[in-house]
Amino acid sequence: MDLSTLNDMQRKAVLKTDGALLLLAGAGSGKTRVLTYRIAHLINDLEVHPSNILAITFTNKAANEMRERVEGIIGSDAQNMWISTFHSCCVRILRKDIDKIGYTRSFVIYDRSDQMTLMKDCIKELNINDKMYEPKTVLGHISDAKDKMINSKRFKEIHQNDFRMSNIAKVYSLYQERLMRNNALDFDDLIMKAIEILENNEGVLDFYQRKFRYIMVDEYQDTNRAQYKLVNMLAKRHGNLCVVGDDDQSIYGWRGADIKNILEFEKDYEDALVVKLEQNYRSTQTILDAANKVIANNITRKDKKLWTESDLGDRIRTFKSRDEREEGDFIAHSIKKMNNDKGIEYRDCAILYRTNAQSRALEEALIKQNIKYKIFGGIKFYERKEIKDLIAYLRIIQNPVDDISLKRIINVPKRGIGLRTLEKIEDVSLIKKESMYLSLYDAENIDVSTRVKSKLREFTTLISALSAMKDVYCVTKLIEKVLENTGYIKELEKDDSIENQTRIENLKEFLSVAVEFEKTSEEKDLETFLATISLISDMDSSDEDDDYVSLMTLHSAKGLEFPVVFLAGLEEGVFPISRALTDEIELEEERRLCYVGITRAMKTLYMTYASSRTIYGKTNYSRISRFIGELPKDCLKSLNKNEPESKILKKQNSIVEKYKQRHMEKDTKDIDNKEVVLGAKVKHPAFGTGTVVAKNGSTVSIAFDNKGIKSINLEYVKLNVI
Ligand SMILES: Nc1ncnc2c1ncn2[C@@H]1O[C@H](COP(=O)(O)OP(=O)(O)OP(=O)(O)O)[C@@H](O)[C@H]1O
Ligand SMILES: [Mg+2]
Repeated sequence: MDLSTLNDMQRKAVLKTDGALLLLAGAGSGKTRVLTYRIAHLINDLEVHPSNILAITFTNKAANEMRERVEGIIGSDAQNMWISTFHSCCVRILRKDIDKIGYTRSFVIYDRSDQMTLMKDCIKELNINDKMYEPKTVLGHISDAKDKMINSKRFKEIHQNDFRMSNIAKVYSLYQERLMRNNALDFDDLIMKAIEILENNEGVLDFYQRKFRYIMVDEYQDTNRAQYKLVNMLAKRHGNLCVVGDDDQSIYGWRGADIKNILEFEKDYEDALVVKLEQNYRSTQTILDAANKVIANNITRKDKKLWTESDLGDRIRTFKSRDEREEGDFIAHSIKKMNNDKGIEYRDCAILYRTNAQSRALEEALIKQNIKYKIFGGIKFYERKEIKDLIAYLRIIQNPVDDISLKRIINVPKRGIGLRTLEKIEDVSLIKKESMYLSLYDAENIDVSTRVKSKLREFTTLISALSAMKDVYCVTKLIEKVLENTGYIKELEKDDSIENQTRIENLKEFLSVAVEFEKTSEEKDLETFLATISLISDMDSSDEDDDYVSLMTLHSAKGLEFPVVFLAGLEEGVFPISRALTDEIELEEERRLCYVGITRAMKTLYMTYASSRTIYGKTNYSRISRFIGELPKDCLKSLNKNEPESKILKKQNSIVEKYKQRHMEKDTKDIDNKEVVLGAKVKHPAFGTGTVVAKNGSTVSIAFDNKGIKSINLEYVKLNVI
């Protein structure tokens, strides 16, 4: 095994395979690389069987990357190895032995919305006031308890003198009972139940303790008590445990991650070797300086040195936009330009943001520029169920013969038209060779009960009423009517789970799409709207090509690296998130998150912020994030006119930017002009819309719809391609 591509300290950590090892080091110093080489060294040089190794990472993406990296070194032998997240590791343990704690192996895992539903039932059943005991809050307490491995019995004992908490204890206990009756586990149970099995079944524990001769945990700073305990138990027999982490990147405090785990490790494993790495191999000097400077503002941290041999590199570009749409356009244009001019591939670029809600404006901008992208840890906007449902309604209204859309929504929300009925309608439509919707008008001929017949009639009345509205109302208004009259929103409001709240927010976001369409499109009818949308959503579900821009939240970006990184939404109240503005501890966690974000970048880093941001139809004006203010001034380059770095912060209070910076406009023009090709439909600021009929260098001839043919020089006029 060639270890010559490691530095001395890294090699030391790779070779120290027996006993305990704590590798503590800053971002990009090669911690994960050490783990990967360690695994390869164990298998290749020490002939350890891959099945004797357990490696734990924080996200599935990180697990896949590690597996790929190991495969790159040792080939397909890596397949037998458990490289997984805590959760998937526990699921494997549970699938094998969960019958030992009263479940069966076919157990299901409840997601957040299932949990909420169950929790509401429990609260109702116990007849306690759900205003005082909000399902979400109660679930939060239970989840905390589970992270600390406190079961419902213990929970009750601990809180016996506290009226409110002992009520929560009752809910906790009923909730667990119900989960068990449904043969279901929630996410936090996965770890807790795995521990329970191991604790109470010596045979099982013995099996895994023997099996896992070598255990490694990446991103150790983000483990909680339960996870620490699990690792500890499994490693007990052989004691070959290697954990790696960086206290500056601890970003899951809100999920019970406990920095004490690092301190305790040195106590639990007295002879642990502690290795520190100080050379960063990932980023340019400028990016590293910026990261170091930002994190130095945190008071509660161990000071660390991190240096690099890399060049200074480019300065960090900041860009202030008017709103989130301009921010998206700027990012998309910049990516396109780098792609055109410098051959930087889409896969080299990542856009990171604080909350999932920020992604839509970014997605739209990328779609407009025809840039492929992939969202990690979230579903693309147009692939979301609620958005697809709504579009299906609009399609049926526009085009009643669309059987596919009809099938999608005829019973959404539930209106008592089941699958059997649907089959019967389909039969009739096949015989009569007409669309299913038309067949519905013949409800008498469909072999269903009178009750169902009247349901079918209600449905056709609903759709035909909405169809009539489409000629009267604008698209936005029509969508509002659809959401209201179909009872779609009402149905979601019935159960106010987090999922449903998100769904409602997404539907409101869709209204913003319609508003935008009406603002920009010449034809404003439903048909054109649907055509526009289907182009977007079609592109959205693009093929399996792997050259795409990565979009994800900062939390999901941990451990990853990209040559070009955009950190978007650097605004007070967005990042740092609003609740951190008044809470020092939260603020420090946000700052660590910023450190994580900055250190994802290898060569080029952009930080963007918007003067105003509309999310869920609400517009907020915000100031530039303090994190930009904390960066060294000589590392920054503002891409806004009249905004040298030193002035950026002074202008924190200026809310609406007067006009777009000129060279940004030039960028836009360069790109747009490339699209002003023969046959393109364009819009001229004075002459309106027209079609390009000839092009000679930067001069084009355009046949305007109302002004005849004119010659336009693209260097002086900005045309919008439509
Ligand atoms: N000795 C080395 N020689 C050359 N490249 C290295 C060396 N060590 C690490 N690298 C490279 O530096 C980059 C960062 O390494 P790695 O991802 O392992 O860092 P990390 O400490 O795990 O970072 P993070 O804290 O962000 O998870 C990778 O591209 C890796 O291949
Ligand atoms: Mg790493």
